[in-house]
Amino acid sequence: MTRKLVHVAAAVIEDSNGLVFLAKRPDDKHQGGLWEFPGGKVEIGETAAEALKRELLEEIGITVKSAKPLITVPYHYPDKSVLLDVYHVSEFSGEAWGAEGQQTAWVDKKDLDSYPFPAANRPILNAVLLPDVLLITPECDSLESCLLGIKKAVQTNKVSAVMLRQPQLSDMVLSQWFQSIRQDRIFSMDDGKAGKRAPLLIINSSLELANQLEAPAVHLSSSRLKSLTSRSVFAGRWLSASCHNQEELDIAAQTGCDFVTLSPVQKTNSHPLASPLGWGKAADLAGQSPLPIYMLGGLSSQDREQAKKSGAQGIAAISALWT
Ligand SMILES: Nc1nc2c([nH]c(=O)n2[C@@H]2O[C@H](COP(=O)(O)OP(=O)(O)OP(=O)(O)O)[C@@H](O)[C@H]2O)c(=O)[nH]1
Ligand SMILES: [Mg+2]
Repeated sequence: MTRKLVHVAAAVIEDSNGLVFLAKRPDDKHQGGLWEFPGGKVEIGETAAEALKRELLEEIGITVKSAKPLITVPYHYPDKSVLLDVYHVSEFSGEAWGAEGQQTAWVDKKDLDSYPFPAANRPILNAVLLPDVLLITPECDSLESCLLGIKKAVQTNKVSAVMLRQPQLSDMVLSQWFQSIRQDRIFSMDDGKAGKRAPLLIINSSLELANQLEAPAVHLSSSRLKSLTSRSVFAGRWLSASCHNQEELDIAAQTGCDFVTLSPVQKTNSHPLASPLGWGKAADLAGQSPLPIYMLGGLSSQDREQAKKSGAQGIAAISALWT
């Protein structure tokens, strides 16, 4: 089935306290009665950014000062196919309100899950909660050096998601390392500062091991992704996977992954034989996937903006984030 995608511009509007603005869709509209990120259809002759500006003024009375691309989500409802072009808006003037009579709310990010949204919105909610830089640990000689490196990265590089990847270890030793690292103070809940959340600790392992450890997040290699039969065995927790091409991205979306890495974008010392996708191909692939994507391979924090312009959530890196 190839049905024309209805191009929609929508905004995750965030105020200075980190609250996000939602509106309720009128009952008589498509996906009526559910909550939404304000926005609407891109009209002929308009760019998505122009449509966003117009819709936000019409629907909620604010003037957008700057809008940054967050995620694009192609989604097929039984009765309609949409391409949601979602921006992050934190600079605007005016006071947001329901200018079309719709119910509205400013919501804490951690409470977003309790609002019913259209099914297409799942990846947007994930994109809102995930950071834009993901550290993948290099292979470490000892638990001590691994933990020290993680702490340094979190403190100096403002990394707030860490993937523990130690393919040289047995499952038994990996479990011990994971449990020690998880217990460290940097992974315990907030340190008292407003809005500061503990970094997300992701284990790169089998799903079975992640389940045994009750890990909050697991990252699967592409071969593990391909043999995954059901998302529900890891229900309620973060599931991600390594992808290198369209086929793997499709599998990740179909199986219900929350996000993925896409690699290698550039030439990288950790996988010297892999031929890089380059930004153009990586952006093409990102545009067709509904999921938040971390670009990976020869990248550093400086590539964050380029990655976002290419439709990604941000970047993942090993050496560039490890001091
Ligand atoms: N604005 C918005 N639309 C969404 C979201 N999620 C989602 O699936 N959609 C779908 O995207 C389409 C957006 O259309 P819309 O109804 O907002 O369009 P509009 O403002 O131009 O309204 P109109 O049709 O009354 O002119 C709808 O089919 C809606 O169900 C969301 O978070 N925000
Ligand atoms: Mg609308």
